Amino acid sequence: MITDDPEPSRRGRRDPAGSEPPAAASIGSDSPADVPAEDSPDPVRHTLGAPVLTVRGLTVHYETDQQVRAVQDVDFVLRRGEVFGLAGESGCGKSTLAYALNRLLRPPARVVSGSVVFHDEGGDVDLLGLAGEELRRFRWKKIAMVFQGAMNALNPVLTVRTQLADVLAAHEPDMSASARLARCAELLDLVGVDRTRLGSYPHELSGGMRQRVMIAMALALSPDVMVMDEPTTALDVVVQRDILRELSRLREHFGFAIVFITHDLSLLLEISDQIAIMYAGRIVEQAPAGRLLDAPRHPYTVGLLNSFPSLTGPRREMRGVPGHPPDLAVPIVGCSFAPRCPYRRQPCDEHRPDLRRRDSASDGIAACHAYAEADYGAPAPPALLRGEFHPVETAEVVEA
Ligand SMILES: Nc1ncnc2c1ncn2[C@@H]1O[C@H](COP(=O)(O)OP(=O)(O)OP(=O)(O)O)[C@@H](O)[C@H]1O
Repeated sequence: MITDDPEPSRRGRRDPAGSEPPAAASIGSDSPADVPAEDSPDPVRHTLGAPVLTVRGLTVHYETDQQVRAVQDVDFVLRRGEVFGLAGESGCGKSTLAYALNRLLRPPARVVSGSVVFHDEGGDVDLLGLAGEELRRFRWKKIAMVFQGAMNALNPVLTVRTQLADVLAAHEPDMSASARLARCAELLDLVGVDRTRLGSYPHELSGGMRQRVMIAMALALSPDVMVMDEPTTALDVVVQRDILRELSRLREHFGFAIVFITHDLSLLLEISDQIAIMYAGRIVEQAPAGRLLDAPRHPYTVGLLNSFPSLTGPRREMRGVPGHPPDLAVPIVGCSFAPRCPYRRQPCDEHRPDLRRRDSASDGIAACHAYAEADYGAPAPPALLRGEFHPVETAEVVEA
């Protein structure tokens, strides 16, 4: 649930840089040959379209001898052409959410409640209600997924050509063999792998090439949405950057939207339009990437931002977020982040904070009592508004 704005006095305390709407760039025709070869100077700048996916109240548990509350009451809207970044520490529920979006969860996982609606051209489709052939047709054609470590998911005894052609044969049975072959070559062109590699086996390709082939497979049926779960984590930084640049170019050209999942918030800040921060199964803050960087409002986001160096901003002391995330098999009372939070006060231990609007309607949402004066019983700590995770005045604030 999202509640009202914080009071006007809180608004606009920080530099609004990054809050401008993105500049327009057109999305071209569907011909792969039209994809521009140059790198985009700013991959985030493009026009966002209408909603393509709406997630409401999504709750997923793992029902073992314990009940693991992996995803709790998650809401978000993904727009056509948008990169929606999802960040959070290991175990916070990111992969579970990704699998739920693609209907790939298996027992003991269970979707307890919520909805995932795909806004198709012909009307809305309730993804959680699809089954059998309908689901098979929908998956990969409308929503494709690139998994964590997917580059190791290629079949070692089949050539790249066979694996790409199999995807096309399964979903486009009427396509002729020669058209399929031509499409396989186009797909490799698209992801920047030489088409002579069609005859290669996975072990003959580098890690980066294998991951590009996986992206080519996900692109094969021109999906509207790509869910990418840590797609570049296993690659070295240079290869990672190359692939992200390629992905950004393809996204600009074809207009698909991406849910990009990673623990690497610095990477998300570069490529995302919107960023959601997950903690203990819930989204605790969401904002346009520039605003999240300039004006984080949730102390956990502040802690994550303080965990890596800024290339452009002022020098700051790098410190991680002390402590550990909670055990999701144990019911949480109050704010799940409270035990690690320098701004913790009494209400934090008793009531879970609702997601509230941040500085303005377009600025995003955050779930933190300290940011909501009425809950906190005191004005928001200035250090929190300055984006400090280890504020000198913490002790006074907490005792006030
Ligand atoms: N098969 C399972 N059975 C029971 N609990 C599970 C299972 N899979 C995941 N979990 C638990 O669900 C919670 C969320 O896990 P998930 O893998 O979605 O998190 P994550 O943020 O993607 O982590 P990572 O970045 O390490 O992949 C964790 O507490 C995890 O231990």
